[in-house]
Amino acid sequence: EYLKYKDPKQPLGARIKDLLRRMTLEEKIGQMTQIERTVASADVMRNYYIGSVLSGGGSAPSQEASPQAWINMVNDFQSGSLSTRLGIPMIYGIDAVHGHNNVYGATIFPHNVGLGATGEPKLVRRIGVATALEVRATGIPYVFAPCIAVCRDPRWGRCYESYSEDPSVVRAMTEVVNGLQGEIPKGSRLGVPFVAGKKNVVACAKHYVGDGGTTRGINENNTVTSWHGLLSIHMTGYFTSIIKGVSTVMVSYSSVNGVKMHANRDLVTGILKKTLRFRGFVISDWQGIDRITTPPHSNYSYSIYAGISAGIDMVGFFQVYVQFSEELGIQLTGDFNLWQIMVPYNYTELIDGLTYQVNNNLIPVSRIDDAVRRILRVKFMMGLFEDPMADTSLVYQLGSREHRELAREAVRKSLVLLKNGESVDKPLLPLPKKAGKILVAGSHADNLGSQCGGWTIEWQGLSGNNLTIGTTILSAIKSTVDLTTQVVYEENPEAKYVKSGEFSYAIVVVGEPPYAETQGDNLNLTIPEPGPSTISNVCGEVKCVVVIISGRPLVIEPYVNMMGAIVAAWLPGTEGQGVADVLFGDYGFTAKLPRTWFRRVDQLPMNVGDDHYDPLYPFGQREREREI
Ligand SMILES: OC[C@@H]1[C@@H](O)[C@H](O)[C@@H](O)c2nc(-c3ccccc3)cn21
Repeated sequence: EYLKYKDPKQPLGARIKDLLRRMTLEEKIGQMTQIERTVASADVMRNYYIGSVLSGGGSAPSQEASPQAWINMVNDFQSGSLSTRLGIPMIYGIDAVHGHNNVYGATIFPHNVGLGATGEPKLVRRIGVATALEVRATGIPYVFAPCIAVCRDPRWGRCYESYSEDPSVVRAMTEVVNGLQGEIPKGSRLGVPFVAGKKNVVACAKHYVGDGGTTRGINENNTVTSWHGLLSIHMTGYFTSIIKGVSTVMVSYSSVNGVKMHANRDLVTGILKKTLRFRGFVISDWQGIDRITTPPHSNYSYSIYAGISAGIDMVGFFQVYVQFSEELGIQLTGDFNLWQIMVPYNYTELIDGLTYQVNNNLIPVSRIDDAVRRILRVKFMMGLFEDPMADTSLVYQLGSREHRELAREAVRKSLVLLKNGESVDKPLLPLPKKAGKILVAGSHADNLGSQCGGWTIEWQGLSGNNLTIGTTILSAIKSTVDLTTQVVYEENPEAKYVKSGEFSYAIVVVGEPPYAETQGDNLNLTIPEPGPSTISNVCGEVKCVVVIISGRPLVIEPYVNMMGAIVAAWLPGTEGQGVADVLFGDYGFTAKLPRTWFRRVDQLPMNVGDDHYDPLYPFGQREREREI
């Protein structure tokens, strides 16, 4: 039997219309449901017509899983979807937010704050191209990236996921959408989703909207803003992303002026879909509709009603667990993170709940059809019906030498020189490669996990050197200096050791431990010990360059005078060689501060353009280095 929707020669609209009219309500609602891979299987895909599967942060088929293992997993789920009555392929999504960061051996690029410092949209686009290749190498066609948050307060645990405090920088960096998806053909209708082909991936502009403007940077909290503030600061990245054909938008856990974004019909349906004419699909954040209520999931019927009515098209769902207090025998409520595995709610709760509300006219079928039409538009447009199964043709791209060189270039271009010696005519940088004996110190000098930060192999990231393949800053230094130069590494040396060491100079690498989301919320922003002790023990005895590894500006004013030179390196990722390339002058410093470097946290929030602006180093700052 000829099935119009299966005919790639048919126009997109005709295929969507033909398929939609064939679908039962159950099949439509299945398409709107996204489940986590841990609860997915070919049978579940088949029996519930599931539209999408995702890997949450750190969720992989196995430890150090190979590309083949990823491909086998994705294809197993896909075979279930293709065996359904209508054979609608599922789409697998993952957070590739600084390279394919869930995957062992992938190239890990600098987090977005470092890319904002480069000021090079074309570089960021090239990173998008490379990331798409590595994601496709593992059989995955959809990434929950880019985050186009405009972080306005560095106390926010996700500030490093934001390119800049300045919306014009964030707007420029949406070039990454062109890298990930491919460049939308000139003259395309505005707002339509676009993916060029099988070496590209569906992108996701997130988190809509105002995620970076929450009060005191409290994650998932409330953004208080005027209409002008929302449009001029937080919305601008969406305008450019939609013009570039971004295929999906993820809604933010946070609220705007007290209204939960996951229940915000005015902004999701009114502005994004109607005014901006966005034609891709809107996806919830993971458990996003559950968090419409406090505590989360405490009125799931309302969550379904409010979320779907607001205009969410695909619901990221996963098992919800509730902690029972054994001795009290009562159901505890409270923040999601306190909930433990006890009583798993099944995702059929979403499917049954939504089915009930449609059958009882609480949610109109037209809303369901709008959601499914958008989901199908993306799946047809990207060629998923024609090429649903993953293959191994791109496996060689994962962590390739070419991509690591690109990441190394990005690291070089992300390093901001904040201080260089005590005066212009006595610069410390670039350092001489031939130097007798040098000291390398600090918690972050020999720690690949710390230099990658959160969202790396594990959701929260990892400390240490076994998490994946890469180059630590220490090993980069060793391979850059002259063969006759002795490199001594002491993580946290005593002052007297430094004093008696007869070192020509020292490089101190300190900063923040890895973190993600709420775990990164921080009201004091001090460098965790032993960072400050290492700085004073070393820099008090020998001229030193301090490299700060952090997702954001930190309190450094108390130590500025003792630090000979200061380099903000952000979260560089696996290619630590880029740091040594610049410290030793093989390349110059070109980056500028993408964020204001405050003096004290009591000044926050403080952003470029504010009336009261008294930073330690202003937005756009870069120190000059001596001409070599
Ligand atoms: O990984 C999927 C999405 C990701 O794309 C979003 O940027 C991010 O807000 C997010 N948080 C969780 C998540 C948070 C807490 C517990 C479990 C999961 C899941 N996700």
